[in-house]
Amino acid sequence: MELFSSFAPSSFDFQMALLAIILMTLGTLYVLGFLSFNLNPWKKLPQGSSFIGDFIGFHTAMKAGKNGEWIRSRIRKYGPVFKSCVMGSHIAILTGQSGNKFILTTSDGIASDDAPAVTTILGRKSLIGVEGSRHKLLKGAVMNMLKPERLQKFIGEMNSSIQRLLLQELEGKDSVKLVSLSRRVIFAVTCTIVLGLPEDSVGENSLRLEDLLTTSQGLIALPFNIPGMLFAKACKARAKICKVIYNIIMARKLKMEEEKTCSQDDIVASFINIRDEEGKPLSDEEIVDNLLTLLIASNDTTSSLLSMFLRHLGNDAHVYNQVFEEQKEVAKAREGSPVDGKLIWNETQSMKYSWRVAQEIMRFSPPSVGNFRIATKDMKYGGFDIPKGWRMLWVASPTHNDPDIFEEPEKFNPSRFEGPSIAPFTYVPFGGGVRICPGNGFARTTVLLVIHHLLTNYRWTPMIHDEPISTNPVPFPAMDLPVKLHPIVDKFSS
Ligand code: HEM
Repeated sequence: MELFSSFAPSSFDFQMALLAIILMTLGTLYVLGFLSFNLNPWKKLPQGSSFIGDFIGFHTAMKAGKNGEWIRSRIRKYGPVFKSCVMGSHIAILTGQSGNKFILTTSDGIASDDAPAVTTILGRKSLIGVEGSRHKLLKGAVMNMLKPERLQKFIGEMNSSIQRLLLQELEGKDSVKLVSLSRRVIFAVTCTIVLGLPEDSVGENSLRLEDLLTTSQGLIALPFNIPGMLFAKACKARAKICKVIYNIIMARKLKMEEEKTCSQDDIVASFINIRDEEGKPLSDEEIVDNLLTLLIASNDTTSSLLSMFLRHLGNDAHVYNQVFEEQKEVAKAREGSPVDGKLIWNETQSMKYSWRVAQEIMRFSPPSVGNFRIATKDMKYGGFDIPKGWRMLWVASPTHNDPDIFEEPEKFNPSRFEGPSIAPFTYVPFGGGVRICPGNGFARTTVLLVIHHLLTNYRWTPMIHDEPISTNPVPFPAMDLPVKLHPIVDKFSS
């Protein structure tokens, strides 16, 4: 008791002192916290909407070809950077010129999307999923094969192949579905030119377009390999294609061994011949994955551009007449000249108006909406935190429809591509930075050649007025673009 009473006053002092210290500490922490919150601008991204709402909203908009509008409505509400759940997981959507630039050019902390659907469908060794020196090696081989100098070598073969295919498809017909036609022609040209297949090996008994389309759908399916589900069908179709590609590689390797050299100068030979920094060749799996990647990357995108171009020509008489005049001039100028690769190359380069129409089509309806990446470490952008492991999405349509970049963006105006070049990372149908599309020139050449041969041999009338567009995830006329065909008898008088 004495002990207690003797301590009583000092215990009170002690308690008061303790209370004062606690209050001071809390006060200091509050002030520091307040200051650090205000001094450190990094904060969480604005939420785009609810998890379910975003998922359903985005997919409904995509089906209706309005995914660009859906994203723009979010930008109006939340600003140029926000988070969303468009594919069922957290995603930071970065838009505008700086958003595109950030995602497309940052290598430290941003890597390719490693979603199971992507790695299973394209393959673990696809150049789309690998980074650093492996990406450089594979991309270098593809760029080398698709650069203008090389395309000039193929262009004669591409041209005659397209002429033959169109004749086969259209001769004697009075109607045709232009989307299916575009898909078949692009598929055949990609298989023969990129894979170096003989024309008769593209069809029922070998590489089938249906299998490629089913495989591509796997990229956007829920990755459950359950029989009957889309993803399982995609995996099965993929296996069929890979078997054919594998046989092509084996046959080519055998031929190269027998001949002690390679008479065919194509991408297959190029993949077989390249060596990495240790002098090692690519594995068979790596070659299969990358040939399949090229087929998938080329097919839907280029068919979309061609189909949307043909749809536009059917709806817009003014643009049709100008494209037709340009193509007629090219055909007229060729009369009597020996047709070789150089001439055809120069002709495609002279189709300036037609290509501007294609550019404007891609501004309105980019064949590739954009793409995902993954944050490999905590990132900061525009004052916001993007945590490690989050997906990031760049999208083409916000800058393509920005009135500060493209005057009156709602107007179809190919002449906007005439002037001085457009600011970098604002017009991005082929992406940008280290992952820029290597197939730009190939797509341009193929589309222009098909347009040339179609327009100089046929006129057509759409059977559905202003056919709607469906985007799943690539834009196409929703009803296959059926048209009535009218062969042109005298090419130069009409
Ligand atoms: C109109 C036609 C095409 C469009 C609009 C298009 C669009 C794109 C875009 C936007 C990217 C970049 C994706 C990203 O940043 O992740 C890309 C990448 C790619 N494209 Fe294309 N593409 C087209 C045709 C082609 C063709 C014809 C080929 C091959 C013959 C091809 C092969 C590739 C490959 C291999 C990549 C991946 C590049 C890499 O990861 O480094 N594309 N394409």
